[in-house]
Amino acid sequence: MGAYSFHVENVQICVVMVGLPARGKSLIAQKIVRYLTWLSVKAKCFNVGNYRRIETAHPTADFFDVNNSEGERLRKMAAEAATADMFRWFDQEKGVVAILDATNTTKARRDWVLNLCRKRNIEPLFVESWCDDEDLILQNIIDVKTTSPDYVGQDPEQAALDFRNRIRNYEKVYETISERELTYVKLINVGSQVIINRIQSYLESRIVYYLMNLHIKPRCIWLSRHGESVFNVEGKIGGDSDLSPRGREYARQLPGLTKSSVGDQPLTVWTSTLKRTQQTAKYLPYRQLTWKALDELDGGQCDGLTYEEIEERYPEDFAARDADKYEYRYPGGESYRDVVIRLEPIIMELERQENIMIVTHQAVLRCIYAYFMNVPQDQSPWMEVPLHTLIKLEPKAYGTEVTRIKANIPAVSTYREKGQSALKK
Ligand SMILES: O=P(O)(O)OC[C@H]1O[C@@](CO)(OP(=O)(O)O)[C@@H](O)[C@@H]1O
Repeated sequence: MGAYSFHVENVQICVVMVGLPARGKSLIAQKIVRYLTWLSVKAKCFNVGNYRRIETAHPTADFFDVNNSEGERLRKMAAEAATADMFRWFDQEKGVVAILDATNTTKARRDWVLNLCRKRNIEPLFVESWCDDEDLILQNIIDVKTTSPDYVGQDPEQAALDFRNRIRNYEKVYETISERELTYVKLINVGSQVIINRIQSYLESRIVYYLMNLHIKPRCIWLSRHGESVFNVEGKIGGDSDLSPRGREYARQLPGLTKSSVGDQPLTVWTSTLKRTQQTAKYLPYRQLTWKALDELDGGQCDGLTYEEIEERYPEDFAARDADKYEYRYPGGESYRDVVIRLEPIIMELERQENIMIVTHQAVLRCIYAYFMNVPQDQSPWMEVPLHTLIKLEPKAYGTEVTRIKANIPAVSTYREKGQSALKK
């Protein structure tokens, strides 16, 4: 099977995070891992803090004072343990992109990482998050002190105070990246200014492009399948049929349902080029855009057939799809992997935008949802996404929150379980 891979070169990259505490480094690191994993690029984050916590679970700010030699020693040990694991992962598990999530705020520390990478032929890409926006920092401090394992069970006020002192200790030695020979991206107040230097490989440039599109303004994404279609009622896949009467009722109710969740905020609606999504979005009083990339997974020679007919006519294909639904490509059509690759520009644009509603199809919705919710490839094609249900995704600092809003309009189920024959016995 000619599976297209996003990773075309034989490079291994170490993304080295740089920046003071509470600058969103871990969030950025996790987003890079999620994005690359979604594109089937093997990526993993190595958080030095987790290694440091093995020895020192609840340090106070003094631990991070440069004059505290015991603190320095333990912090260096943690960095050594994290990088050792990281290089083992590159070697033994053929990892492609590792993220070294630590402050790396001094030139000396960066030189150390740089040399380790060079010895092993790993490309270091430094990503600095530089931020002087007090509101952003404050928000981050609140998030960190409420979620960090360093402060579990502690008084929040006390934790915030200690955390501020920790930041002060780092500020004393912080040197922003100015090394001209380094490959780096400097993100200034996430999304407002980006400085890039000496980007080399294709994969690096993709990571940089992704980082350039990120913003952290609060916003939501709403996902909906089109209303029930005539083909859905007949159990046929693909095609370009109209909505059924119940599907049309969903279209009529969708503006009210949307308003109840979106309120008066601005919204843009994206649909596919197929009639059933456009008929569904018809009454939504917002700006609308049509994307070919949002069209349903192409069923190729099976387009217009029912699952039962497919199983009868092409039993081997039916079984092959069941065995590996993500990779299986319909003859003359697409696989889930193909859909993910064509959705990549949609994800990039979604990162750039604020409130967006996407009215699309079962397979496409599964792929988009998998990106936000980090769903593994062996599960994403099997997720249940019922008709006549609006899904709200709310990206937060530590994951995405999901709310499902059901319209009270019955619809057929287009769900078929793994291993379940479509043939009537
Ligand atoms: O990958 P599976 O589970 O077959 O789901 C995709 C199928 O969902 C369907 C409905 O059965 O989507 P849609 O309702 O958007 O038309 C088919 O067109 C499409 O082939």
